Order: sequence, then C-alpha cells, then structure tokens
Amino acid sequence: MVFNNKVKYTAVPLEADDTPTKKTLCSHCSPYLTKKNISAFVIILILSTAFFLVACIGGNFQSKVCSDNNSMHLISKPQNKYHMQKNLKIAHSRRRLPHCIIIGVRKGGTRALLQYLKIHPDVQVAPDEIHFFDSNENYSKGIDWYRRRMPQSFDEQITIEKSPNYFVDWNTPSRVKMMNASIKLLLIVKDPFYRAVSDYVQIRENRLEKDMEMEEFEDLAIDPISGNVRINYKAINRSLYYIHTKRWLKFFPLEQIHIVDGDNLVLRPFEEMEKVETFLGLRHYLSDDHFVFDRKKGFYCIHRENGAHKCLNRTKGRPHPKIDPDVMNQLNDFFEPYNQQFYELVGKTFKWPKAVGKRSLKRKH
Ligand SMILES: Nc1ncnc2c1ncn2[C@@H]1O[C@H](COP(=O)(O)OS(=O)(=O)O)[C@@H](OP(=O)(O)O)[C@H]1O
Repeated sequence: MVFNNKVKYTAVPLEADDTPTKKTLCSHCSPYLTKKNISAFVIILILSTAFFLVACIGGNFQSKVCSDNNSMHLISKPQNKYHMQKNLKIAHSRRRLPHCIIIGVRKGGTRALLQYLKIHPDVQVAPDEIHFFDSNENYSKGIDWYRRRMPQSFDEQITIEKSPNYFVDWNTPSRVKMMNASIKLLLIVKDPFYRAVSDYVQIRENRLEKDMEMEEFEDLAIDPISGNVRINYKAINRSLYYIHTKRWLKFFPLEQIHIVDGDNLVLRPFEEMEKVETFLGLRHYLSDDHFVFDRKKGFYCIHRENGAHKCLNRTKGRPHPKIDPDVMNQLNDFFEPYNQQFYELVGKTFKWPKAVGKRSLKRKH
C-alpha cells in the first residue's frame, strides 16, 4: 500500500506495554498519587466526616465514637433543638465543680427539680447523686474525684448536682463552704408529715425487695410506751426543717439558699421553676409548655418537642398507705412549732399542714 506524505504516525511504545502512562504528581511519585485519586480521597473524607457529625449530633448512634474518654462523656440523644445546640458545642466543654447544689430534702421533690432544671439550655446536671460531702470515703478521694463526676459544661452554663442527704448531714455545710463559699444552694421542702410518709414508703419498698420485714409507719413514728413522737426516727427527724436549716445558716447566708416549695412544684411546676431561674441568675426559659399533666402518673411530666412526654420513674410518685388519722394529727401538732420557727428563719410561710391528702391533690387536675 502506498502512503502519501500526509500520513500521520503514532508513537509506538518502546516496550511491549500498550497501556497509557498515568499522570502522577511528580516523576518519582507512586503511580497512584494522581490528581484524580487525591480528589476522590478528599471527597470521601469530607463525606465520612459529615456523616459522622450528623450521626453523633442527630443521635442516630450512641457510642464511644462520639466521645473522648479522657474528658468527654457520651453525647446523649438529643430531645430537642436545645440539646442539639448543647451537643454542637461539646468540643469546648469541660467538667467543672458545681455552681449550685440541691442539698435536699430527701423526698422533697429533688429529682423533679433537677430534671426540670435540666431542660434549661444554660444548665448541665450531674445525673447521679454523688454523695461527696456526706461520705467520708468519697470525700477522702479529693476534689478532683468530685469534679470528674460532674457533667461537661460550657463557659456560659452552670453545673448542678443533687444529693438530698446533704441537708441533714453534719459535715456537709462546712465542707461545701470550704469548696466554694459563694455557691448557690437549693433546698426543696414539702409538708413535713407527707414527706415523712414518703420517706417511710421508700425505706419499706427497699426492705420488701430484700424480703425484710417492715413495721407500720404508725409504730415507727410513735413510741408505743410513752405515746410520744419518736424524734430520732429518721423519717420524722428529716422533716424538722428548722433544725437542719439553722445548721446550714451557720455557714451560708440566707441569700445563698433558695427554698423551693415542693408541694407547689407538684401542682404548678412552672411557677416554682420561674423563681428558681431568677435565683440562679438564669434567663427565663422554662414555660408552661414544658410541662404536661399525666393522668396515669398523677404528676406533671416533661413535654417533649416531638409531642411525647417523659415522666419521672416509678420510684417517684409512689402510692402512700393510709395513715391512722390520730397519728396524722399528733404528728402535725408535733411539727407545728418547728414549722413556725422554720418560717421565721427563712422569711417564708408554707401552708402546712396541707388541708388535703396526696390522692385529693391528684384529683384536682
Ligand atoms: N413530677 C413529679 N413526678 C413524680 N414525683 C414528683 C414530681 N414532682 C414532685 N414529685 C415528688 O417527688 C417525691 C420524691 O422526691 P425526691 O425526688 O426528692 O426523692 S429522693 O429523695 O431523691 O429519693 C415524690 O414522692 P412520692 O410521691 O412519695 O413518691 C413526689 O411526691
């Protein structure tokens, strides 16, 4: 075949390899180090980072992947956009000693108070009772042990823990003062008689779970020989708010202690929480919409954005036994002078004894 001069010749490889050479970034680089490969790698990296962030923040999976063992706790599943905001900023958080402690009183409604405070975006709460100040064993572990038990919080947030036994513990006020003399304290109290019964019900349930016997409330509260109230029976003694508050006031001025009305917290949670926000210097965030009355539970529960609501667990809001009316009257008379002294001490009056029982309270809604 004759070719004319215009025939074009294609270059023939010198070696018997007809695959085109890959364009690497430099002459001595690996053949895989091409612009195309690097771009693909960068895109995959961006996509997986984005997926990771969305999964962590959106709470699609909860695992240690979302946490740093040294300093961060697991990012909890967000319940609403405010929790998402908290989670978004998790990288800047750290554990700090509490700015406020719910010191008690046991069975006063401390858990409800803590859970309601937890709704506030500027608050982080320690989920467990730490018992740092009232346990010599824990106290001897030092302040850093205590700090490590605190939740992560951001600079603009306050941290709160609750251990209801602090109120009646002899060592706690001085120890708290040593940690922070200007700390804010929350004390939630309720009708002393109903609080004592609630205390008894808790102990009875714990004992029955261990197959242990438990006397009737009336037999524990009243000495069968003298017929007098047993002031040293713990369920009774913890209801003597005057005595315990007086001890705290030797260490802290009244301005640093806010007294929450536990009976009103049950009936009108928003009203009590508004006062708590003011005391803690928090912006007013909680509203009536955060609470929904649950007929089955007989108490207010937390209203979530998705329409569901979260009630406290079954150990809160237990049924109470019917107490002999004579014993009830005797106890109310016994508590009366302590109540009056308490009102004077804290400059606030409560409507004790409550005119109606727990069941009637529930029916009011
Ligand atoms: N929203 C809501 N749901 C359920 N229960 C509520 C609520 N608000 C206040 N209370 C009252 O809280 C009582 C338990 O008090 P504490 O949380 O302080 O108990 S504890 O000391 O931590 O064991 C608990 O006492 P009992 O009724 O005897 O179970 C309740 O009266």
